[in-house]
Amino acid sequence: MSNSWNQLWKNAVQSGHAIAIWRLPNQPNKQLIIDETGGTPYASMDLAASPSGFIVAPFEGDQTFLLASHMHVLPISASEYAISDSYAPIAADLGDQLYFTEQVQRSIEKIQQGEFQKVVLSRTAEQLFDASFDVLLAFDRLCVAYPSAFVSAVFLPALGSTWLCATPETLVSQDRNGIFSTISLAGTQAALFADGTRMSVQEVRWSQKEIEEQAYVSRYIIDCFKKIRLREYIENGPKTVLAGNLMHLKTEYWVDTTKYNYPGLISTMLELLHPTSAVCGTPKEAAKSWIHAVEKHDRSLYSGYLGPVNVDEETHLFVNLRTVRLAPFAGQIKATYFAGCGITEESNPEKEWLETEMKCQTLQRVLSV
Ligand SMILES: C=C(O[C@H]1C=CC=C(C(=O)O)[C@@H]1O)C(=O)O
Repeated sequence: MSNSWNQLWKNAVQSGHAIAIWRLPNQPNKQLIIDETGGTPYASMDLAASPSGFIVAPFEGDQTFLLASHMHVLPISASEYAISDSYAPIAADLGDQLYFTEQVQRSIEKIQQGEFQKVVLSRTAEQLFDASFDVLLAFDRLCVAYPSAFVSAVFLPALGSTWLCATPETLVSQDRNGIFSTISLAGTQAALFADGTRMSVQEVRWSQKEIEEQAYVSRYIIDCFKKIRLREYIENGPKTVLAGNLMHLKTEYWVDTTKYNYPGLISTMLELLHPTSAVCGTPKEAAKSWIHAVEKHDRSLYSGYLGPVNVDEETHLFVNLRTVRLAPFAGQIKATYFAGCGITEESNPEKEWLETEMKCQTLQRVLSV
């Protein structure tokens, strides 16, 4: 990574400017944007009319930021880093584990009582790094370790923190030919056998629980299409996909907005979809109330969305998963990893805990070496 880029990052953080760098899935180039105003609170969901920039939105609330003015988009070619697998996973906090597994059990009971069908509960794990922690080096390593993920680093002065993510989940996207796409992603398994060898997607077997968990998300997307009477979508899946150290079930949806004359589809779908059943639950409002009742942490940007808007005539917004918040803490940097899991009637609390452990490790294994 070039020194000038490092300098731009340091200057932006010190001067209270907002800054984001990102790398789209399977792309060689990385891009950078600086907003010297610190980012504009963004209310309008008319993405087509939005200036070219980068949007960052939380799980809920109105603190959505658009990084737009004073923009520089710099394509920067990829670097090479060897990613080693030798890292020390964060030791599980037994109190956290007990609390989380109890809440999963209570969620299963609520589902059995018919209060909702699926809920996504999340947790955090913390780690301290030296004050010299290099965000851009971590970003670069994530790009190398997870070529098919959307990788980004964002500093927002209003939050006083930097967020790094390597997410596998597109929320909404529209390319320069007017092709809209979204995905349904849920169901999780380790991508490694117990002896550490990598599994192929063909070797993965899914249980009824995971198939159902993912089907809730697909049904939710199709219900959103139905609400706006859109029938002209193409559906492909579910298929097994590799996402870093994990496998998921994924179904893709496309709409040709030019051919079928849906110019505002991306904004409408963004408003209908977020937060999807992959990060909240079904039905949405009942699941959200349960999340509020049970989760002790503020999700903040975790399970919100972020990505470039109208950059090179394209918009790509991703769900902020496999994410970590980095903030100064007593002369060091505190890393807070966020991870959640979809709970259905068939869930097993211990397995759900282990799933959140594996999700936290997606970033931790790259940041800790
Ligand atoms: C909520 C998360 O993942 C979602 C996306 C894929 C698989 C998921 C699952 O199997 O539970 C979740 O729905 C997370 O990574 O924190």
